Amino acid sequence: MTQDEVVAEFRSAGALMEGHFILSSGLRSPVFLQKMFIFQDPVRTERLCKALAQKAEAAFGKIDVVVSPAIGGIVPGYETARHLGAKAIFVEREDGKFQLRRGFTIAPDARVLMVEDIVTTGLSSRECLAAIAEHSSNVVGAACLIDRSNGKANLGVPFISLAKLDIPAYPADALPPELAALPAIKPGSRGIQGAKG
Ligand SMILES: O=P(O)(O)OC[C@H]1O[C@H](OP(=O)(O)OP(=O)(O)O)[C@H](O)[C@@H]1O
Ligand SMILES: O=C(O)c1cc(=O)[nH]c(=O)[nH]1
Ligand SMILES: [Mg+2]
Repeated sequence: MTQDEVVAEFRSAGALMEGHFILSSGLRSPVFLQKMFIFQDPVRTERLCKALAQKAEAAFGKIDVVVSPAIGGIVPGYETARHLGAKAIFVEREDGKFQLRRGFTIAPDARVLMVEDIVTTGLSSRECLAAIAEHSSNVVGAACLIDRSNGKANLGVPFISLAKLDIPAYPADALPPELAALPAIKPGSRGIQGAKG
């Protein structure tokens, strides 16, 4: 799947949104990739995650376990794992910190891939990797659908994506006037009640 095909998939799903968005990192952006408009459609999700699985297998070899950060990572983590023939588990926030809960375990020899939906600063991915490190020292790499840092985010492990985009994001106190003029909305789950962080 080419980068243009990945972007076209987001566009045709209505997932390429314009406005004033508060991102997970606290940065503000005029563009938001509403991945849930992809994940509500199993056919679109399969197309993208099958391509991600193929790219991940080519880069990292056999994968035994996919670990994803909730909430956004759960669906692509599961679907990518399905195409890799791997198990799919996730970390979720407890008192603001990602943890493996629900009795999930990682076998010591399991080859682990971290799968994220969208990467902006890489903060959520690094937090997920830190949670995994408490259970496994065998992370072979990380993968996401769209890296909107255009390759700038450093996850500390080999990292692949289906598409790299350069989408602007600004600190809240340095907004361009046209962005400041729009009401801001925060679509993600970080910091909402029950998922503090
Ligand atoms: O690279 P970053 O700067 O961390 O931004 C990307 C993260 O932001 C979103 O998650 P969010 O915390 O908004 O919650 P969600 O997964 O519930 O959508 C997205 O799912 C990534 O996890
Ligand atoms: O940085 C984020 O929080 C973020 C950006 C984006 O485009 N989509 C998303 O789900 N989260
Ligand atoms: Mg997320």
